Amino acid sequence: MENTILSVENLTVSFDGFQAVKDLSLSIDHNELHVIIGPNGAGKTTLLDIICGRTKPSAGRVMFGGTDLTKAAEYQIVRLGVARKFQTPSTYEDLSVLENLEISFPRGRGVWGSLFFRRTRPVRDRITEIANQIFLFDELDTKAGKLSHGQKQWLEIGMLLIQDPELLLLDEPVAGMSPREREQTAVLLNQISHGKSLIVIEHDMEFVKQIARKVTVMHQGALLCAGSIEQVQRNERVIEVYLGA
Ligand SMILES: Nc1ncnc2c1ncn2[C@@H]1O[C@H](COP(=O)(O)OP(=O)(O)OP(=O)(O)O)[C@@H](O)[C@H]1O
Repeated sequence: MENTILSVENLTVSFDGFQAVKDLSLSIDHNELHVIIGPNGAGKTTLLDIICGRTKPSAGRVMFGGTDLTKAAEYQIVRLGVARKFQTPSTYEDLSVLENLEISFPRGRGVWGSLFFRRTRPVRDRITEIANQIFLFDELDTKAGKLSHGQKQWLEIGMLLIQDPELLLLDEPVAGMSPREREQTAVLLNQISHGKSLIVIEHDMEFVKQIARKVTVMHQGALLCAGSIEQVQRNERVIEVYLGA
């Protein structure tokens, strides 16, 4: 328990009587890279929506540190250290990579933050460090709109990293990426997990094999099985409902 950063406890989410998530429990450790897979409509995105405060459950709780996130507002959850990346990149196309990272810097935010924001040495150092990590150091002056789809995804991950969250939630981060970009993303996510926890929703099994240490399989809103990628791949119910092999 001591090493747990997030625990989802008996979570149920209903939309007009339809249960999108049913009595789901799972826990995430510090520095864990946890992948969630499952067929369409399994409830994966709804789970992330609950964790980041977008949707409220009908039962259960989500403990992060000592806080029940289901009782907190979205902005409070961000401040507590939970960062969410959606499937479609949401970078500022007319701004450079540098500027995108700069406005994501915690003190660069908001009217007052922006007015008094200075590109000080620590800010520059942090941006350089993140740009290197996300493979975009050579593109610092490039407008985000000119980046490839994959590079935009990395930039968005960088914009989250600069806020130094404890837990990152990523929804299909390699969708639409080239094979080379997928490999680099696997390296990036593994690197991030030295110091932060990640929950990644993914459909691409080859990518899952590259990154996952622990996999949770969801089906029709419920937990079908959890374990290592090998354990999950051997599970007969998983083969039946998901892999179809
Ligand atoms: N706001 C909503 N109102 C009604 N039903 C919803 C709502 N959000 C999700 N659902 C339903 O809940 C179920 C779970 O959806 P969810 O998007 O969480 O699945 P998923 O596992 O992420 O699927 P996919 O892989 O296709 O993204 C689906 O049947 C979906 O239609």
